[in-house]
Amino acid sequence: MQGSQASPIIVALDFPSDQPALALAGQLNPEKCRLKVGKELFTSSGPALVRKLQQRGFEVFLDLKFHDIPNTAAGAVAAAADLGVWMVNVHASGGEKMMTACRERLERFGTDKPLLIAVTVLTSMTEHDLSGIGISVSAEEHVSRLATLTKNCGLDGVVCSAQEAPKLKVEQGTAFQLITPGIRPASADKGDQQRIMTPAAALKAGSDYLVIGRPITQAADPLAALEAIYAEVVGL
Ligand SMILES: O=c1ccn([C@@H]2O[C@H](COP(=O)(O)O)[C@@H](O)[C@H]2O)c(=O)[nH]1
Repeated sequence: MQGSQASPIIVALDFPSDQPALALAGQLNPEKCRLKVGKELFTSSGPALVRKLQQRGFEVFLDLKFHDIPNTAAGAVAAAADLGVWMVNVHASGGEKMMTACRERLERFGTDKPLLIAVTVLTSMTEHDLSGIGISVSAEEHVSRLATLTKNCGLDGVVCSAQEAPKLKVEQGTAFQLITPGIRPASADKGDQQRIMTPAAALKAGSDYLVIGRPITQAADPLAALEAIYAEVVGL
């Protein structure tokens, strides 16, 4: 495979403005990673920043985790498709009607439609956090339930922890894409992430894509950090 098609790495550009994001993108190789634009950067810098990253050769995952009434969420994913992003997401807890509306709205984009995935249980959450919002099953069990709902709505995959990947690959099949944040090289700080795994272990567990932010973006040498992770995972 050529280009970023060969790399499972998605670098999370969590920055407050476009200057540091573009400066970092300028150091990274689009053949070795895709980029993720999330709520902080999109709120400050918007579609113009996404277009600049695309012009530099990067495929963009627009991580805005839409969660709204079906018509509003469907309009939002269609706007993301107009922007030409590679992947866009919603919250699975938005439910069947919302996810189905989003999938159906993207049909008009034909082969140009982005991958549509759904967030299950945030990787920063523990079972204690779930219990605080009234969910009394394990994180793994709740992720499984939401993944089943997501697949039944015809979406392409889910955001989950790599810890849940082995179970999901058995339950949902190998074509159902698993996008896993909470990736931490052995030496990296955990920060606010809870359900974590190293890059190599995550791929072996069944992750299709590894979302990695601070271990690369906050490294003294981000390019070296990306190269080290790339060397760890490519060829596994
Ligand atoms: O469950 C989720 C869903 C999304 N994220 C996002 O991924 C990155 C992770 O960044 P790190 O710096 O590597 O922790 C970040 O943009 C989150 O918004 C997630 O972590 N967990």
